[in-house]
Amino acid sequence: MHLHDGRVAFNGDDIFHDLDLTLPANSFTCLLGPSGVGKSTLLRYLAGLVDGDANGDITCSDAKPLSGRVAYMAQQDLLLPWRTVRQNVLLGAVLRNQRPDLDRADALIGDVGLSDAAHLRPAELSGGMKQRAALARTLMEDRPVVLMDEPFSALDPLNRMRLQDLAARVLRGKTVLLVTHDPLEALRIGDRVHVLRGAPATLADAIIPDGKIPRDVTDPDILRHQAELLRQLGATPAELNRAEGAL
Ligand SMILES: Nc1ncnc2c1ncn2[C@@H]1O[C@H](COP(=O)(O)OP(=O)(O)OP(=O)(O)O)[C@@H](O)[C@H]1O
Repeated sequence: MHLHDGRVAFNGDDIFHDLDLTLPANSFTCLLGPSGVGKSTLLRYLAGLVDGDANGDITCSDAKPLSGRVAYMAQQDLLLPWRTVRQNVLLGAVLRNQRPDLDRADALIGDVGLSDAAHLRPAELSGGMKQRAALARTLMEDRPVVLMDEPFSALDPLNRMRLQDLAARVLRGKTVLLVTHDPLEALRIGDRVHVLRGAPATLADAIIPDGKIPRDVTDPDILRHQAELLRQLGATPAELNRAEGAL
């Protein structure tokens, strides 16, 4: 999928313009950037959900239109409060009047560790449980393009690692763009990692780490990439030294 000359403005201010981004088919791209730079806006723009002044060309390598082929997981979980976890996971199929694949739904609910909570409604869940339910719903959609906005941000470190692995496994073969604030998360599961920075925002060239996913984040090459990402994110030499010392 290729975005050419993308532009979004709110109230006359460009968040980005002339933005080009290629998401190669069958690959997992991660997007980092300082808070407020426009990462969610870019994701929402690609999902066709931006409510500002937006233009640009989005083309797919198979020349088919993008509409109807995108699964989008927002920063807010957007679970329907009156439906249980299981009913939320099945929502897409129900809305499309399709027979839902109950076994797949239950397997995914199990994979995200919510089998015992499948009958609960969102108000009865913790923030991390809601995020896991939203992830299961996104993975259930089985769309060729998957856009996820900080999907693991509310999780404890162990669940975060488990669900990174799950997402990397279930989404293999799809075109994925994942927004995160964590350079090591991006380097653990991303085929390509971009930093969005500045105002209007621009994209730095992708970092393409070697090695099989999920990668070992103690690997010296990964730590070298982390330092480069922190530098692109605006870390000073002293902050880079401190980050290295903390590892
Ligand atoms: N609907 C909107 N109307 C007006 N301004 C908006 C709207 N949505 C986003 N913005 C502005 O666009 C800018 C980028 O916001 P965005 O949410 O894309 O940033 P982000 O990089 O995802 O931030 P974070 O990492 O904190 O989630 C911000 O200045 C925000 O205030």
